Amino acid sequence: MHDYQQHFIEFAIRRNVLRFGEFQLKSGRTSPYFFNAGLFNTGEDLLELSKAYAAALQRSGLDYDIIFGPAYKGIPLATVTAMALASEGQNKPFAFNRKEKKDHGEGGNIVGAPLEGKVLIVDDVITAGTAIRESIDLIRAAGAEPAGVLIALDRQERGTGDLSAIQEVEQDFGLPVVSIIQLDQVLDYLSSQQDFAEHASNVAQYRDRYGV
Ligand SMILES: O=P(O)(O)OC[C@H]1O[C@H](OP(=O)(O)OP(=O)(O)O)[C@H](O)[C@@H]1O
Ligand SMILES: O=C(O)c1cc(=O)[nH]c(=O)[nH]1
Repeated sequence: MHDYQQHFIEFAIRRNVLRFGEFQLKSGRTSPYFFNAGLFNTGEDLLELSKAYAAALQRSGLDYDIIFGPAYKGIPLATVTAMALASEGQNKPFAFNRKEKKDHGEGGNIVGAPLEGKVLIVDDVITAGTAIRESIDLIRAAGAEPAGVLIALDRQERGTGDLSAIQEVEQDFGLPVVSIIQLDQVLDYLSSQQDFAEHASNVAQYRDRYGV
């Protein structure tokens, strides 16, 4: 594990974004841990978070024209990532969707720059891949092409079949997925901390059951 990944895990635990207990996921699975990016909820948090996203993106060398944040939590994530990139001299357009279509004023369900060219999807986590598939549909419907996915945490879980949700996205759509951290690194970290021994064991059991 790299230093920046350990720092990111400690940052997420400190801000209660990464929590342990019993959580119901969108996929219906019950998970002993949860990553709630909505709790990065101060300007300072967002500044640190945006730098972590921008650094992961730059390390990946991924090529894209525009940044897209899926509603809702992807919206601030895409916004602050675009700002962090701009502060380092890379000015990219960004857009996001509304979950409900607006039928007055400017109408539609895409806000921001027109979805054109190669689109980078920015979100917090991938579990079963539903949110990413919905984003791919939206991007294609607008006549653009998804170019890759940037997330904070890869939960390394099976998607609809035996592959991980990320492997499915990579295989079905040929899309690279870049994450700041993966569950394996969270597990390594928990296992190295005596105070987290019980969480480490619960997360390891969950990984055995649903992981890849
Ligand atoms: O890979 P999946 O199984 O789709 O799960 C992950 C998605 O679920 C959560 O969003 P959610 O759809 O709950 O919406 P929110 O951003 O409005 O909280 C999360 O922010 C991801 O987008
Ligand atoms: O699968 C989900 O619903 C999910 C998992 C997680 O860790 N965080 C989140 O916001 N959603």
